[in-house]
Amino acid sequence: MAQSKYLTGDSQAINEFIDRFDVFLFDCDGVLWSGDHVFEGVVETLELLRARGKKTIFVTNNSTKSRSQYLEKFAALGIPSVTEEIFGSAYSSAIYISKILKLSPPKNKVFVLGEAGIENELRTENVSFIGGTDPNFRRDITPEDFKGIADGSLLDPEVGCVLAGLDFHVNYLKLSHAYQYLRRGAVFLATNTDSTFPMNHNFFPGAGSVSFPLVNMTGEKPVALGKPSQAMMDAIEGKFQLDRGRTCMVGDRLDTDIRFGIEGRLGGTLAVQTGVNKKADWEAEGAVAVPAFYVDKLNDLLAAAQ
Ligand SMILES: O=C(O)COP(=O)(O)O
Ligand SMILES: [Mg+2]
Repeated sequence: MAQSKYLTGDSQAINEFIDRFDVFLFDCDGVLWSGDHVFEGVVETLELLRARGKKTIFVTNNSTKSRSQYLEKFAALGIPSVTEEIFGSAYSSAIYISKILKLSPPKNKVFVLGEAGIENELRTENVSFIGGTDPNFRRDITPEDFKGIADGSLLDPEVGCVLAGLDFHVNYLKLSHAYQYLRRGAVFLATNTDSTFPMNHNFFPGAGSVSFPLVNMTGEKPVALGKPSQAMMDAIEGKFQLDRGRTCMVGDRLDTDIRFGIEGRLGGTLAVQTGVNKKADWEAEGAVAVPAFYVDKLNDLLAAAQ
């Protein structure tokens, strides 16, 4: 079984680790913060890497915020960044729909299960959509809804795609609309399929648990545009002209972040234990991915400066 090298407390190993890479792709939830609680020493760690000429790119599966909304969060949490460094699954999905999928009229509208982050990125890419944060969908289903969804009179004939992400207001009405669009042949996409979402040092339903009812009903899995999708890695490589061998993925989830780095043939992966997965998970028989390196928490890298 592949071994993972523990770096915490070993300043020489940490310096050698940092020197192997020019670019660090950072996952956000569970690595930089839990909700709005930034982990200790994250800002200083990013500053240390940048002072050594390393490029830092933030790659998040959380589609509830657009890049500009994330920039506001970074600023509010005291993490210096620029929009260009932020690559979220809402952005990745909007680019995929506008540049790769290229929905053709009259079925070029997207039904969104998700929050404003997806809507804002679709708008930026001039992709029309319905659903999302529309208050008309945040209510109980009525007998008129059952009738109108069943006979199609309440469905939008221009919808050709269902895009599912983390939706804090998912309900029976939205799932009923999304299911009917899929039955009518709409393309099934997901910003990401994370099963759980790390928040306030605990776990909540993730985007994958929002879209799973549709998987269960259709027997079809969505094309996921977040990690570990290599469509996202290819987009990042293209945008930043990465040398994959000199790039490291830093994450807290084996099945998204570490898989993303390994399958993307990056020079290395670093797992932190402040989010979803711990050492026992990648040492378990049949682990989905094994990080090349690991630390207890991101600011353990500050030992490099000692
Ligand atoms: O939104 C999620 O479930 C996880 O987001 P992350 O990729 O920043 O950890
Ligand atoms: Mg994470």
